[in-house]
Amino acid sequence: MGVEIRVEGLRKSFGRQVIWEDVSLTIPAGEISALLGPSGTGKSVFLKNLVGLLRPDRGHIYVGGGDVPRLRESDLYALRRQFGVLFQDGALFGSMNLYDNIAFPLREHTKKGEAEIRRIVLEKMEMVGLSGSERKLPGEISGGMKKRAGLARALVLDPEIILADEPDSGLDPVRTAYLNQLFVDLNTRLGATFLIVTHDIGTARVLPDNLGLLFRRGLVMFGPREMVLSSTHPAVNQFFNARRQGPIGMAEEKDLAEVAAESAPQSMPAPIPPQLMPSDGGLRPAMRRPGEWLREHRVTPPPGSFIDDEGRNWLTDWDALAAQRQRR
Ligand SMILES: Nc1ncnc2c1ncn2[C@@H]1O[C@H](COP(=O)(O)OP(=O)(O)OP(=O)(O)O)[C@@H](O)[C@H]1O
Repeated sequence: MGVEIRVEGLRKSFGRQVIWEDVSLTIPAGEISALLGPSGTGKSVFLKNLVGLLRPDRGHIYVGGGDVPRLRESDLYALRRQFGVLFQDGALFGSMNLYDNIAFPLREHTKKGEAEIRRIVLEKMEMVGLSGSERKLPGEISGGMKKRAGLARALVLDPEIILADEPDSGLDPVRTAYLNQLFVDLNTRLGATFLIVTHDIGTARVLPDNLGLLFRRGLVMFGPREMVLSSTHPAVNQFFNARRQGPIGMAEEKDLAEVAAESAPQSMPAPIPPQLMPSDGGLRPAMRRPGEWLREHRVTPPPGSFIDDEGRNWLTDWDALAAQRQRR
């Protein structure tokens, strides 16, 4: 039911370019986490370190007992089978139809027969809503379908951990909403650990259990969604509320004089929206009670938080809402 990833003191550079100095965080098992940050802060590099495609200068990445940077090539191969990775463009082979693309990891990494492969491929295609598109070539389908095909391929080896690098890039808002719902439903069904890199603030605000921000060669914050979205930390507040005022500038970092000269005072965090729920009407095992982190830490939510589209307040109406969903 999902595997925890524990990162300690990670540093990565390319020549004289330091990407980050000292990244430490624990990505909880079975939960959905999202990692954000301005362009070039090393989000993709971070994912590649997790699966051992890049090696850090120093630090540890503990996954299921092993320390990824210190694994031998053969152990790394076994470790990678625990991961399902969705690359930015879906990384599909253009000359293969969707069926063969999705079957590829099974043919490469297992000794399963074609009947078994067929069962798995059709099951995963059904999960991501691609039934009937088996014979289509990647060039014949939309961007959203490519992402879903890439996701189906990432799922065929039943991974404990799913990494997705900007799965929503280039998608329209409606397709992004469908993809986010798919992540919620897959997490409910599979219980795998999800780490999603995204630039989409809308996604970051409603999808994950945990949020992180990379900036200034480090991890500024990582923790429960409620902690990050209620934070008044200047960079966190600026980024997750998509504001111009704050330390993040066009070329990554503003200088101090520029920040001091800003006329607008720092604003309050925006209301925290309710989290996405599974579409089958049930509850997600990893989901925490709304407002739990805020209450535990005596933080007052920004006004208007946790009100859903139907006008219900999840802080006051949660027991009734949860009971209703549990009865289904
Ligand atoms: N293999 C590599 N060799 C040298 N430099 C690299 C390599 N991979 C990444 N970089 C550099 O590391 C920095 C971070 O890159 P990365 O792609 O991780 O950023 P990112 O945060 O994912 O950006 P974006 O949001 O724009 O996708 C960039 O400056 C990039 O040029």
